[in-house]
Amino acid sequence: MQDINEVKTHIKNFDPNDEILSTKNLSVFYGGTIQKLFNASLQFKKNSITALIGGSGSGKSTFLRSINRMNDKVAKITGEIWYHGLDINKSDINVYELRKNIGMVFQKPNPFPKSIRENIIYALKANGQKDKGQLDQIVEESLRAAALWDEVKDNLDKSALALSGGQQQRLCIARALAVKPEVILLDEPASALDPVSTSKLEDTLKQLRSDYTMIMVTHNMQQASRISDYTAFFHLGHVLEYDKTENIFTNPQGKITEDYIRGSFG
Ligand SMILES: Nc1ncnc2c1ncn2[C@@H]1O[C@H](COP(=O)(O)OP(=O)(O)OP(=O)(O)O)[C@@H](O)[C@H]1O
Repeated sequence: MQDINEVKTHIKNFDPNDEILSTKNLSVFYGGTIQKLFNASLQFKKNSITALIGGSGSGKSTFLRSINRMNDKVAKITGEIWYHGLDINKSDINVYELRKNIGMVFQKPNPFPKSIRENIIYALKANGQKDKGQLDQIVEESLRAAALWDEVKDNLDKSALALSGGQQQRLCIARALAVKPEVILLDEPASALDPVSTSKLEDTLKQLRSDYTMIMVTHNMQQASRISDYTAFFHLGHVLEYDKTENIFTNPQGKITEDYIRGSFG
């Protein structure tokens, strides 16, 4: 095996005007001392989809979860996360407000055991929003954006748990959209879905790209190559390559990346 320190990293840099979010030397230590992410410095371009790929345990979710401060209770996180000129890795950031701007969708669909409508407006109501007309409008807008409206518009007061897995995942995306985030983090959002639902979810994400910036962990190389604009390759907690997706898949710079992509595609 190649020594990680001998592997040259190939990281694309954007014009700062194009970026919406970036990390600088982001490192994560579980239990305070066990380092699992090493100096990840990545820039994310506005209105694009970035795929985070790499083998099991390579640090993809660790990186993703650290961005909206979901690892705070289990790990020490050093380095910087820049969002609108603010280092959001600083402890005095209001994490609740942060997550309205940087939303997250998880691997398994996790709707609340409530109606479809209530799932969408739950956070807004908790935030004091009461105007029924406005809430109804947000329900429709969010479900339309998540490409679920036509399928559920006559059943908004039925339980979200009665939806199929694929519909539940699109509902979770609609729920994330309802608070109007700029960035959506997706941790293997299609891994629990069948191929038809996966394809619908991918279409939804492609449509959302014009308005949102998405960062998505995926084990599915075909999916990464189909829908992402940029791809970052993680290996043993290091980001080894980061570039346009077509460059990563057609002309990877490192042997480790090439082996991983070839193996995973095969
Ligand atoms: N809460 C935690 N406490 C301790 N160690 C953790 C924790 N979460 C993750 N790890 C460890 O950090 C390393 C990276 O895990 P992570 O889940 O980020 O990898 P991944 O690339 O997302 O993997 P996978 O593709 O299998 O989901 C692994 O060794 C994992 O065991």
